[in-house]
Order: sequence, then C-alpha cells, then structure tokens
Amino acid sequence: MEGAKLSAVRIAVREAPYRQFLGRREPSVVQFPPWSDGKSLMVEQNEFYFDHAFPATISQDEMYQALILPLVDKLLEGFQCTALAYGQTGTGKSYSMGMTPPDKILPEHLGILPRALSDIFERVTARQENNKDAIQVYASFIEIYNEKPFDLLGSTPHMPMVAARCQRCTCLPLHSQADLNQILELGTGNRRVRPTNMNSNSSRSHAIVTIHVKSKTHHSRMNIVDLAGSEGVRRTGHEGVARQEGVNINLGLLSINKVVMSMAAGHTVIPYRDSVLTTVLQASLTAQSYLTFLACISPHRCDLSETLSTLRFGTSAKKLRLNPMQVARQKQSLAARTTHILRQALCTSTAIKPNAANHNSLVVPNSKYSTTKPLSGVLHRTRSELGMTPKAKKRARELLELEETTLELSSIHITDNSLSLLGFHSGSDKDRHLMPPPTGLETRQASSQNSTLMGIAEEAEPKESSKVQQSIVANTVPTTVRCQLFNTTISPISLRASNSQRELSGIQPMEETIVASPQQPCLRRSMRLANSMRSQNYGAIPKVTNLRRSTRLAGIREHATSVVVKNETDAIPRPRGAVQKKRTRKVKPAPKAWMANNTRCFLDLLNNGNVKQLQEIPGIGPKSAFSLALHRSRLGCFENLFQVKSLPIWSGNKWERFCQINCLDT
Ligand SMILES: Nc1ncnc2c1ncn2[C@@H]1O[C@H](COP(=O)(O)OP(=O)(O)OP(=O)(O)O)[C@@H](O)[C@H]1O
Repeated sequence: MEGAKLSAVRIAVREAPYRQFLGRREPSVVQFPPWSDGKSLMVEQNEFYFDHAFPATISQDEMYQALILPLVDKLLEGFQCTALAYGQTGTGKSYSMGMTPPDKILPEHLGILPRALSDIFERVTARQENNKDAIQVYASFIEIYNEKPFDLLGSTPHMPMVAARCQRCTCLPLHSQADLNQILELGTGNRRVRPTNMNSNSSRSHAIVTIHVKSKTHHSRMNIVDLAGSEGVRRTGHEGVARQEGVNINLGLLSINKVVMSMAAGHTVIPYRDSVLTTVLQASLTAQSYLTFLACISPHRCDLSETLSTLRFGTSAKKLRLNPMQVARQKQSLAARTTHILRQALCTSTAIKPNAANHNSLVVPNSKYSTTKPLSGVLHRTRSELGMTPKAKKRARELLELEETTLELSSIHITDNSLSLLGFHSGSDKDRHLMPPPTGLETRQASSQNSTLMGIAEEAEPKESSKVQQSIVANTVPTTVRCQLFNTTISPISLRASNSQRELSGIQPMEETIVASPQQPCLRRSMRLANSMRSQNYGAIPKVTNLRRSTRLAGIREHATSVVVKNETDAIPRPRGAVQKKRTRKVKPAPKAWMANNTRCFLDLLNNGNVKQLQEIPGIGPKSAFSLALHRSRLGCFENLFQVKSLPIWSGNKWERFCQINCLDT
C-alpha cells in the first residue's frame, strides 16, 4: 500500500566521504541538523529540504532500501522508472549506482544496479510461480560520449548510433546476477574513463543501463543513469580532447537542467532535443514516469560552489509534478472510450470491424491499403464530429447561439393554433431519428396535433425501406411550426451524434433537438458548415458523401435551385377545392424572406464577430477577417451586403463563391 502512495519525483542527497588526497582533514561544509529527520541539510547557513538527506556514513544497503526499492515495485506494476545520479566529479555517483561488476567488489559496496536486479528476480520468480505469466528481463547499456550515443553491448561499441534510434540498442537477457556481472564487465570495459585531478577513474561519458521487464501485457523499463561528473575545466587541468570531453559533459548536464526547469515550470515545449542525453532520456522525463534524483555532494570546502549548484538543481527538480498513476488512468479510460466511439461510429464501415472475440478491440483487415493512418484520421474526425475537440465544442456553441438568434427571428411566424405543437415529442424512439426539415416549402397538415414527423414522412412514402425512408424524411419538406423550431436548433453535434455520443462529447444540445440528417462525415468542415446553414434555407441536403468536391457543390447548387423553383411554384394561387380547404396553411417563410433573414443574421455576425469568429465563416480567411474587422472599426458597421462586396478583399469570383457558400442573395 505504501508503494501506491509513492511520490513520482523524489530527490535525495548523498554526502561523499573525504578524499584523502585533498590533504588535511577539515570540518565538512555539509551539516545534518538534529531536527532534519533525515530530510534536510545545511550548507553555509542555508538549509535545503529533500526527500532524503544521506550523510557520508550511510551504507549502500540503507540508501538502496530507502530510495530504490519502492521503484522496483513500480517497475513490476508496469511503470517507467528512472534513477539518475548527478553531481560533481568524484562524489560517488558510479559507486552509488553500482556500475562496477559485482564480483569485483565486496558485497557491502554493491550499488543500486545489482541490488535492484536481485529484487526484480525475486519478485518475478514469485509472480511466475503464482500465475505462470512469462516475464522476461533484459538489459541494455549505452553511453553518451562527446554528444554521441554508443551501444556498449553491441558488436561495434565504438561506432556511434543515431540518437533517435537508441531504443533499438542491444538488449541481452538477464537470468541471474552472473548475467549482470557479464553485462557490466562488457559495458564498463567499453566505457570511456580517464584519470583526472579530481578522480583517478573518472567517467568521461554519461551511462544509461536499462533493465527491461517484458510480459504479455506490458513492457516497463528502469533506467539507471550515471551522469558524468560536472567539472570546472580549469580544475581538472585538461587540455585538447579531454577538455572537449568536459565541455560536452557540461553541455549534457546543462540540457538536463533545462529540461527539468521547463517541466517544473509547466512549459508545453520541453527542450529535449538540446542534447543527445535529453533526447535519449526523453521517454523517461515525462509525466508518465517515476523519477528519482540522487545528488552527490562533496564535503570539502574547496568544492563549495559545485556543492551549492548541485543542491540548487535538486531544489528546482523538487518543483517537478509528475503523475504516472493519473496518466495511466487517463490512458485507460481514453482507450476504453475511443474503442467505444470507434465501435459505434465505424460499425457500418467495411474497413474496420469490431473483434467478435474481444469486445475492446477492433480488427483492421490486412490489405495493402490498410494502414494505421486512415484509422487515426477516422478517429480524429469522429472525435471532431462528436464535438470532443475544443474547437468543435466552441464551434458548436457558436452555432447554437447563432441558431438561437434565428429561432427568435423566425418564432414570430408561429400561430396560436400551432403553439400546442411546440415542445412536444412522442415517446416513440422513432422520433429520435426525425429530422424536421428546416423550412416549410410545401404545406402539409399533420393528421393530428400529436402526429409525428415520421408519420408525415410515412404519409409521403410509406413503403420505402428504412434507409431510403431516412433520406426521404430528410428531403421531404413538411411544415409544422415544430419543424421550424427544430430547424433553428440544428448543430453539427446533433446532426450526426447519437445520444450516448453526445453525452461523451460533453456538449448538451437543446432538449429534444436530435435530428437525423444526411450523413456527411467525409466532407470538409467548411462544407459541413455551409451545408448546415444551407439546410436551414433550402431543406435537407441529399446524401453527398464520397464525391469530389466539385460534384458535391454542383449537387448542392442543383438541390437549392430545385427547392427554390418548387417553392415559387407553390406560390402560384391554385383553384380552391375541398383538398385546399382541408389544408390549413401555416405561416411559412418564403425563400426571399428567408434570404433576407439569413442576410440580416449574417450582417449581424459580420458586425459583431471578432476576427477569430469572422475567420470561421466559410469563405473568409485570416486576412479577409482582419480586413473586415479593420473596415468595421474605421467606417462603422455594414448596413448591407453591397458594402461588404465593395471591400478590396474579393478578387476574381471570390465574392460570388462566398455568397453561394453562405446562401447570400447577391
Ligand atoms: N560512499 C562511499 N563510500 C566509499 N567509497 C566511496 C563512496 N563514494 C565514493 N567512493 C569512492 O570514491 C571514488 C570516486 O567515486 P566515483 O567514481 O563513484 O565518483 P563519480 O562521482 O562517479 O566520479 P566521476 O563523475 O568522475 O565518474 C571511488 O573510488 C569510490 O569507491
């Protein structure tokens, strides 16, 4: 249980023992105050707080138990874990991390690596005995020397790898401590070391040993990172190649510092690519990992400035806020939700079918065309259509507002006798699929006030199949006042999303405004918006998917024309007859009135919208939106479309196209 509460980022400081060669023994600059409770230390009157503050007398085992053992549990739960040692050269980073082959040192000096591996083996064996789940353990060993990564276990350890491909370095299986011994011997044998003034066996490269734990369900990694020591180039007394090594070491350390600072500050862009070290560690320095920093400091007064800078780095790393548990939960719920949405949205698709055996997965048939790209495209479109993306949510809200305005304007046509229809919906599920066409072009009296639109549709074409029926409903133009009301609340969300999908999207359209519309998931956003606006004016658009854009436009134009012509034909007075008498004409907006209404709404939008809102009007780009806003601010609001037309933003036939897309009367 304690492991579950483990903080994702932990910082520990370890004081190194005195180095004899530095001469006479002087009092340490690092003090551990009695009130510190093992969590703070003082250097030159400054108190620093960390998760652990280890004095020089602490043993390897105590340090391991407090710092790394909890990470081993997390590793086996499937999380990525990283233990990273940094600090001045010669302060015991390699010693603490356990980079020396175990058979070359006394057991009490064994560092983190062999101890962690021993505990991993113990737990893996216990798990395999319990549930027979095969778990394999591997290790890889790379070094970053002079800003180049090297695979120390590979066949060519002195040939640099491509930084972005370090994940593909050699992984050797680990079955026992003896295997680790071999791996460390091979790796440390190939690693670059050089005697310096500060350390007779100073590492000249950053080393990353990764223990991979692979099972059927997950692949987790524990990175043990032994950074090369930070060093003042002057103090090491190096020249030439060795000096350049020092510069590159410091470059890597600086970049890791920058990454940690950016993460702690909550920046969205983290400079991982500043150095090879951070590029390689990128996967470990994310919100999904458990991070443990071990800052190694020197007790000597001559190292005071390095000690203080190491402690300051630790203090800034304390600000890191990682939450691997939450990320894992989010990932799980997103995966479940995405599968659910995909299953619903794509169940009709021939390309992707739900897996009958496993309800949480989808089967993409093998073919030369089936790649993951279309799947991600479909997924993105589905999320956008369901209003799950912020942009879609915003647009939907704007459309609702816009359409509410239209509702207010159009509601003045509602007669008393039709008011009783308002807000009524049959409990029938069929009603949920109704799409009351937008405007009344052909008057129809429903047989009773409770008759549904489906009823009306059935009246028109009673014997068609359900699919055809839907399209007929979409194309039929009944005119109850309810139709007008519904028409005014069409939103892109309600156009395609089912109830459950809308719940997921988080956007609640107006009550009982679910409408079925011609399916048009493959259209561009501008076309969809144009269609939805047009459908208010001309009725539902016939199904136009999978066609070329020009063909779709032509179809829509044709449809609009035919509806207008039909409407005009209706306007011709007919001889009075029994049928005519029986039909009570409801107030219906004529196309011209609708055009005028639409133009008015449109001018409102042009006069009141900000640049961003103007940009979202189909046919208006960023520059045009800016010009419109500028013109408006200088010369006042647009009173009619001619003023809009007179702006110098319409080259060629842009104005005509603009009017056409937005159903404006030129
Ligand atoms: N806590 C300790 N107890 C005993 N010996 C230690 C301890 N810390 C460091 N040493 C010894 O100090 C020497 C230098 O340590 P180490 O090589 O680990 O330093 P380092 O920080 O890795 O240096 P560099 O960055 O130059 O590689 C080694 O001989 C090591 O055995």
